[in-house]
Amino acid sequence: MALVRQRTAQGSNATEIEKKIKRGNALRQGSAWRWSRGSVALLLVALSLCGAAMWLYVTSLDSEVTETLVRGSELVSPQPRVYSVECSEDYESYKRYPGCTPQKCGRAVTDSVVTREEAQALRRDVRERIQAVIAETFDLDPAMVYLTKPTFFSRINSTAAKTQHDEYWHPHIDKVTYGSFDYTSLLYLSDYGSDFTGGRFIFMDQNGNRTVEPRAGRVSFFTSGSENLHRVERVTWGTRYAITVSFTCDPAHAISDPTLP
Ligand SMILES: O=C(O)CCC(=O)C(=O)O
Ligand SMILES: [Fe+2]
Repeated sequence: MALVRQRTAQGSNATEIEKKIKRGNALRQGSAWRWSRGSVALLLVALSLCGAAMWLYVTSLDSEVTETLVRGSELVSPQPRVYSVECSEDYESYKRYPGCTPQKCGRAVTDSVVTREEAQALRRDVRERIQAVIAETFDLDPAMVYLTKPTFFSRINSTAAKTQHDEYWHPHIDKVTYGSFDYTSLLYLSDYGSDFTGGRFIFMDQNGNRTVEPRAGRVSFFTSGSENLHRVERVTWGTRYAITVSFTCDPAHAISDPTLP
């Protein structure tokens, strides 16, 4: 009897042990599964962080912007936002025209001169309105400011440049590049960020790069001397439309209204 009991006891001990082993295995399997799920989640988080860091790096590569003067998402209205800069000496090598030659230099942006709808429809009187806001901002006699050439429509995408003129991304001074310019204005017809990426306008100041983000209907204007050295970031995606409307103080360089499409 005693022997039988012992055997039974030994038998039940064995089942207990088996159960424990099974439970242990199940626990180990469970924790291995949890561990692998955890590491997959961690890997995904790390990958998305890497992706975000790379995106930030790539978007910052081209411009090294140190300050955004006007964000694409902002609305500058009703008054232009004006940033004054000291006038360069560039104008001294040209004939001075009182009431026009820049004495007050700077750059300014407004979203209230042209509405988004008008920008898309391109009304003919846009030029007069831009001329009026330039004259008002820089204390000029509007009758002394003349439209000059080149005043042009630009369409930029990420395809390779065919001629040197297509290389819009080089830093330049409009007065040096175009000669007759005293005031440059840009009317943007598409939105940075949603219609295209890259393509921000950059003022390259000695102490940093300041950008104006294009937005349909936005007019950005500035005195054309070396106080406003600038460039356009390369467009990385989409199509960027803008019109450069330029003004001169020299009646000899005046042109009549271009026919806008
Ligand atoms: O399209 C722009 O934002 C600037 C173009 C420009 O710099 C120019 O036309 O001289
Ligand atoms: Fe320019």
